[in-house]
Amino acid sequence: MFGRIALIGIGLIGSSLAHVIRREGLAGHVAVSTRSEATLGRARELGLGDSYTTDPAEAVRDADLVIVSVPVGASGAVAAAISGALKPGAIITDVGSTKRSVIDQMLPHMPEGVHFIPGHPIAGTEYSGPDAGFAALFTNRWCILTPLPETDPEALDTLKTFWRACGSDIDQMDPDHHDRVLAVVSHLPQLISYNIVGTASDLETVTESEVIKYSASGFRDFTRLAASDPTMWRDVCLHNKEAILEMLSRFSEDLASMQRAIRWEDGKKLFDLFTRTRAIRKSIIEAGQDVEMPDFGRQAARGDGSKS
Ligand SMILES: NC(=O)c1ccc[n+]([C@@H]2O[C@H](COP(=O)([O-])OP(=O)(O)OC[C@H]3O[C@@H](n4cnc5c(N)ncnc54)[C@H](O)[C@@H]3O)[C@@H](O)[C@H]2O)c1
Ligand SMILES: O=C(O)C(=O)C[C@]1(C(=O)O)C=C[C@@H](O)C=C1
Repeated sequence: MFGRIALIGIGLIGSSLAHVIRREGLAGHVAVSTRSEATLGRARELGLGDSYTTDPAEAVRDADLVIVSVPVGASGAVAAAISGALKPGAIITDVGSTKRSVIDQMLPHMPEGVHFIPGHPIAGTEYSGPDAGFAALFTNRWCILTPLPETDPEALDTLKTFWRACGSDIDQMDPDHHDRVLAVVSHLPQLISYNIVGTASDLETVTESEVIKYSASGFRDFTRLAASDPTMWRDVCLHNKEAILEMLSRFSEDLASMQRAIRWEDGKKLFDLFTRTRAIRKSIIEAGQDVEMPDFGRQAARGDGSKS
């Protein structure tokens, strides 16, 4: 599909892209660039690309597709560094979890004649770094593109074809709408997880060793998200501030209402809510966004459980 692809940032997302690009034969040459020598060295050991450099401008020279996969707060600095070396006609995209802030940071550095099309694969894990990537990460996951009004339709089609070749389904969205949707489906759950794990570790009446010993309960599902990369999530919070604050405020209101229902023993209210949320889980499974297996399939994976 492309003569040369430049991957700027080679953590979970960058390295997963490297694997799928190789598997699908999507580029003649993959140039890998990242900030630290240590990460770059590890990417080289893993054979993720064809050339390696800590200078992002060197990586993007002659590239037909540039994919920026760095924490969202670093997007502006990366755009400034590559700006002068971009090839006319190149497609520049990103994978950042927030979109308005990335556009505000990167767009001013984009020279005439290149195609800047922001994007976000809704696919990830709690692991980070170049060892974390795998080719199947994007399979059957959504990738949201947030093209700008002036985006060239042909370049947009090319980027869509690329993501489809990576296994993704494509949706298009306005960047501000993207940030509100992701604030509720991704950023809020993450913050609830950080908060609940923090609360449990601060308790005085229950010891930390008891929390860990009996964690194979509801708590465990929050700890997976709470183990995610602190830099990435700090940046998401700071760069989607308004939408996150709005969702947190809605969440706090609803939590207070639940607190009140428990205090006044309003069983009907609790039962109705729990029935509604159970139906949402069912819809998620029907939409193919998760598997219909007890405990997310963990017991089956250990070989001691079945679907029924
Ligand atoms: N992890 C997820 O679940 C997930 C999913 C979708 C999108 N994203 C987004 O993808 C991006 C990358 O996330 P990740 O999970 O791959 O993170 P990661 O921590 O695994 O990797 C980040 C990479 O960026 C590099 N980097 C950091 N600052 C840099 C800079 N200033 N210049 C050049 N390189 C720099 C790091 O060395 C590393 O190679 C983030 O914007 C994140 O919001 C993450
Ligand atoms: O499953 C996870 O570990 C994730 O949180 C991945 C997840 C998500 O919320 O779905 C996290 C942030 C991204 O921007 C995209 C994907």
